[in-house]
Amino acid sequence: MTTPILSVTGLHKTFTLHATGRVITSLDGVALDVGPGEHVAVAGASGAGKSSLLRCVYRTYLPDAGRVTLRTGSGPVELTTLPDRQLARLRGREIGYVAQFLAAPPRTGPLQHVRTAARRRGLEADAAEDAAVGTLRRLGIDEPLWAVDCSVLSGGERQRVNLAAGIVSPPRLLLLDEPVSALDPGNRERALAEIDTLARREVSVLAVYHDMRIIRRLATRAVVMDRGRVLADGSPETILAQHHTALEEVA
Ligand SMILES: Nc1ncnc2c1ncn2[C@@H]1O[C@H](COP(=O)(O)OP(=O)(O)OP(=O)(O)O)[C@@H](O)[C@H]1O
Repeated sequence: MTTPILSVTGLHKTFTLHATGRVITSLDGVALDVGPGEHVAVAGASGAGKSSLLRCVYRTYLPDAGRVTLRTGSGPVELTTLPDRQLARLRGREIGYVAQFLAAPPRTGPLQHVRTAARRRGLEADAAEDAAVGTLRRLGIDEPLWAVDCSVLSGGERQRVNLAAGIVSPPRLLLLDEPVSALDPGNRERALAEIDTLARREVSVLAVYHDMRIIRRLATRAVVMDRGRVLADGSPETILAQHHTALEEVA
């Protein structure tokens, strides 16, 4: 078997609610691999731990236990214990994360936001500008919006700007959390077509989707999560056939 780009083993994450002291387990021993060029879709009911998994991989959340190993261009790196400065460097060419919501700095327009992402991935200024313009155009963000403050954009526009920043000059591993959930059919189709090109660019993807049609169309493997655990992991056809009812109910 080819060496995975990402290996997750024994991942645990709990939260203690300060008001009540109640402990919530969001990840309960998750193990998962993503191979080179694979597009692994994560499905499951609300609260199953899908976003927590992505956040622990990107280390927005620090897991309580477990290992997250990323195979970078210069060898394997253990992300859970990596010093912050080295982690910040990896969050350019090696690993990217498209969260559910756009978090652009104040007074930043779409072009600036996407251009900055391209610069972080190592593109020179002119190339970053070209890449940002091309990506925004392909995702249907028209020129009059490029300098508008991101905070005034519609929900769907914000989601496309967020996706544009994630896929512009994409990293080796891209984490996508429900990247098209707020889009109308036309823009959704554009966005899915862009996500589909990632495989041809040898980008590995770990993505959360609620829509089974998207999993059928894009994923090379599917994982079902339930109450912080991986319930099933296999080919999308097999997984969707076996878990069809449960997954369609939560879609
Ligand atoms: N920062 C946090 N503080 C407290 N609890 C949290 C936090 N983040 C996640 N949780 C809890 O962990 C559990 C898993 O949440 P998570 O967001 O990972 O689920 P999900 O499968 O992505 O759900 P959805 O499909 O609704 O986005 C939930 O019970 C959630 O309330």
